[in-house]
Amino acid sequence: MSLRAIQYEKGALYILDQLLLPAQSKYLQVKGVEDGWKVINKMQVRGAPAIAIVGCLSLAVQLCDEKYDNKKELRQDIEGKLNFLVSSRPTAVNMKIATEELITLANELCNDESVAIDTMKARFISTIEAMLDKDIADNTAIGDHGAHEILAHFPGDTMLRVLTHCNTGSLATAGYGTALGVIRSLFASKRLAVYILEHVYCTETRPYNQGARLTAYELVHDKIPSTLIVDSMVAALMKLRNISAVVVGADRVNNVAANGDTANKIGTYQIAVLAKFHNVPFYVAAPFTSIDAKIPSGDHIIIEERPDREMTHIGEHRIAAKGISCWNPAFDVTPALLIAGIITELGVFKPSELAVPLARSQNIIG
Ligand SMILES: CSC[C@@H](O)[C@@H](O)C(=O)COP(=O)(O)O
Repeated sequence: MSLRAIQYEKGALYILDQLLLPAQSKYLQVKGVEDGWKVINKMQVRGAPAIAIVGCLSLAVQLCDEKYDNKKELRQDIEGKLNFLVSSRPTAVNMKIATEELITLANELCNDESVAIDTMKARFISTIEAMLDKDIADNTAIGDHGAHEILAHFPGDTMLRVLTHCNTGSLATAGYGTALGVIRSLFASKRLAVYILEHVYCTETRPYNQGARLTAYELVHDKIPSTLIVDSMVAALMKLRNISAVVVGADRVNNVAANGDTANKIGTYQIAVLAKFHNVPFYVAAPFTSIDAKIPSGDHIIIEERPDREMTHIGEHRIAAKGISCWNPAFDVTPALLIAGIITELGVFKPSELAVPLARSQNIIG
């Protein structure tokens, strides 16, 4: 059975509380945008695609119960609530892009005189609901493109050892995952009837431990041969364990002026530097909903800073000396020149080649 971080049916949204994993699997009800904002901000749900989907679904469930006098009032409420949700976490771009698309839709439906208020509401909600299936389809395509790319890079009977960072799997998306989707597709791949993914290494991903708690949980769940390392072991791993490739996710891939700098979980940048030094191809797997065509370079990406407590404590237990100050940026930016390829639902592209497929993806969506 596949893991499901998001459970939704019309009017009812539940999320798996990721603060409790892997010790407990407990679902929380999200009754509207206030709850949506809180579960995203507290990281009970996290991962760029899951943030956008849960944020938008929290609006969908709230709209089911709300009554409006006219379409203009509905449109204004939608816009206000979406902008509020964008403020929950600043780095991942998916919620912001979804907001822009949904506000455009709300405007179109509002201005179309042939559309009645109930129809406007129903069409708006069904557009949000469609995000779930689209995300799973995108992730499956990302998985297959990524596996194909990596297999082409290692022809013959080479067995593959792949490193990943943070959690990009079913728990970070509607299902299957991005970088972890590539790993799932590689795990299913055979050459001459022999499975070729020998081993996956996942980093612990301090300070929030998405790797140790969530990725390890998904790898064990899927019975993928895998080993946990702490973040500071990556250089040693690359020197001693013959790593074939690194695959990570993205919170925001910048794509103005053919840039391709990528924000992802803190620690990604140092892994990319180490991969360059050890000649290991470093891939970013991300849907086009993570690509930001509006900022000029990675330097303009707002990096979220999280509370000190995530560093000083594990659960209720303090591990850092009292009185020490902390710096806790949740993400860093990997320069495009360190990235071998960006694995998307439309194929694998060099960071400098994203503009054309980005326009194509927008036509598909729009
Ligand atoms: C498919 S998830 C992609 C990224 O969002 C992921 O790599 C990541 O950095 C998640 O960070 P998080 O702080 O756990 O939300």
